[in-house]
Amino acid sequence: MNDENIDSGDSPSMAVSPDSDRWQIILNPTSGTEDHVEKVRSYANDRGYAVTETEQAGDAIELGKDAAQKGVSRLAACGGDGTIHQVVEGYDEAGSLSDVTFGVIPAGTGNNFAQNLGIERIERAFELLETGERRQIDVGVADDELFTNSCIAGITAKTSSETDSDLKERFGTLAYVLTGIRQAAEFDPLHVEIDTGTAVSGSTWQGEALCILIGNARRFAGNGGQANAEDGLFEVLIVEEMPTNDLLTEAAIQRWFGTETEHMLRFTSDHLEITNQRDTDVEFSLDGEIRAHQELSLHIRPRELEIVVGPEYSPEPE
Ligand SMILES: Nc1ncnc2c1ncn2[C@@H]1O[C@H](COP(=O)(O)OP(=O)(O)OP(=O)(O)O)[C@@H](O)[C@H]1O
Repeated sequence: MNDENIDSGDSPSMAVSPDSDRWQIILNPTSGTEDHVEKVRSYANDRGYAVTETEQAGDAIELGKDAAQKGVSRLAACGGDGTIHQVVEGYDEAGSLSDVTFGVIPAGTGNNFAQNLGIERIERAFELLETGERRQIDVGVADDELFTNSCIAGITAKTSSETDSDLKERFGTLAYVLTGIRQAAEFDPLHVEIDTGTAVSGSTWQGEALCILIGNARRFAGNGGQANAEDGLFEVLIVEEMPTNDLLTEAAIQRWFGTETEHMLRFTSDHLEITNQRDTDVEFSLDGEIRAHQELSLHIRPRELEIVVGPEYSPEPE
């Protein structure tokens, strides 16, 4: 890990500021188009913030832990959804989320979480670190792993992990649609049971699903459908198996226009148990990080994460 202000000792670690109000930034130099590093270092330098770069995949978890152990109280993640995911996860593993204010500097490919917080650009993110409103948002937990934005299984998880980053950069969301359409025809549906426990009465869903989207702060569709990140609930969308032609039409309608359709089941819950009824693992995308589980238990830690938001952020999006 490349630290501009490394402590003496064998293992590289995050610099500790003598001023606990100073922001510490964990920077992924490989996220997005990889052209943000100089800009971020320069903005940080102007403001006296410390920057630590990751050197390999997974480093942001270690740096998040390191920050917690050092008692860092203002910690920003610079990268995409995966970097934010790892920093929050690492901090929580080694410390308490209640001790820290988090910031997000968007430098990823999709930047879904940053967008949901109303933070669109690097420059703006730096302004907001000083002046932005702080909100307490929910954090999702999938088995033992935290997620801030979403947990997805099925076609969309495959799509987001397999969409070529060049394509993502050139065509944005259209790239996901193109990749999704390519995959839809050959996708073997998930045979799952989804149980919401006691939180919602009588709620077990069993069947063949093309995708399961569990949103904490995720925008499910272009025009609305964003989950409320402060209500202590997941917003769940199950897209049932259907003929490919219907799928393409319905997925497009749902995802891009936000309209309900026949094969889409939508509800909220603070707890979910997902079981694959086949003897295999299912791939889940936790904020874009891919994990395999045959069973997954999800719950919410309500309003545990203090985070800086932009003026466009709405706790109750339309
Ligand atoms: N120095 C590094 N070298 C290689 N991989 C890294 C490094 N630092 C972080 N990573 C990995 O990069 C992956 C992707 O990061 P991230 O999600 O932040 O960016 P992105 O995929 O471009 O953006 P988004 O998820 O918003 O589309 C993470 O899984 C992380 O482990």
